[in-house]
Amino acid sequence: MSTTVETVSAAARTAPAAVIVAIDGPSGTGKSSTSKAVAAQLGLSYLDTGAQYRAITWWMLNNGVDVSDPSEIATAAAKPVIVSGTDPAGPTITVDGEDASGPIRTQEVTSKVSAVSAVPEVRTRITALQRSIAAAAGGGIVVEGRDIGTTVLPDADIKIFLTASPEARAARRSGEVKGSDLTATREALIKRDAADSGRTTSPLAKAADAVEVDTTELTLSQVIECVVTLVGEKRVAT
Ligand SMILES: Nc1ncnc2c1ncn2[C@@H]1O[C@H](COP(=O)(O)OP(=O)(O)OP(=O)(O)O)[C@@H](O)[C@H]1O
Ligand SMILES: Nc1ccn([C@H]2C[C@H](O)[C@@H](COP(=O)(O)O)O2)c(=O)n1
Repeated sequence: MSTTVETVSAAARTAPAAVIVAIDGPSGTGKSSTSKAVAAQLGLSYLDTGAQYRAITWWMLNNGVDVSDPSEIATAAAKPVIVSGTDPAGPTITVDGEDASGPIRTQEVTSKVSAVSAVPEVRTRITALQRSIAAAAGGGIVVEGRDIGTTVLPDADIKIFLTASPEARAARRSGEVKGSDLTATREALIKRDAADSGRTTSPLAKAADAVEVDTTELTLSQVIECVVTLVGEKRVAT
């Protein structure tokens, strides 16, 4: 009996405490790449909340919902079953049991996701899902999105807000697609950020207690190192 207690106490002394990391910022600032790498390095789970908003948008487009009508979106918001896998080495997302990881990245979904994610009934549903996933991640989790530090997990242990110039973000995104138009990519990013920042419910915003990291002049490795260091400092301090 005493051996068990001592073993548990020793484990509690050596295992790092579960940590909740919130990473927010506009599109193309490096949230997904950074969050996945930080989670993998620190042995944490990883949640891409943008993928969930994309998934519900994809389902609506496939199920005849008029996504220009907020009341139709609100009525349908509770219907799809969205399941997120949180392994940073291979995050997954399914909708009604179907793998949605590819289709949610199409241009059609990207152009409609801001309108769908602005509807309060959608946000209430997806926020509850995100909180339940974070609560179930026993060893800690990195959650990335637009409103994680402000709304979804306001008590997160550490909050990071990534930024980068529109030019840097457009260049990064254009680099992913051969032959893409840099100016059009930049305009599309700016338009989506304006919609995400301007909505009434839970807009894209930096939490008052978030650390802002401007990634414009940093390599991805430098950003990852910076965030790993910030999380480490926080763990030592608490
Ligand atoms: N610091 C960096 N320097 C250069 N390229 C980067 C940097 N950070 C990310 N990238 C690249 O930029 C692209 C966008 O990154 P990522 O998808 O992580 O951004 P994001 O903020 O999650 O975007 P979104 O919100 O639109 O999903 C990727 O191709 C990624 O490899
Ligand atoms: N916490 C979040 C995450 C994402 N969204 C919306 C707004 C984005 O334009 C869209 C897609 O996100 P991405 O895949 O580009 O990260 O989803 C949001 O409203 N709140």
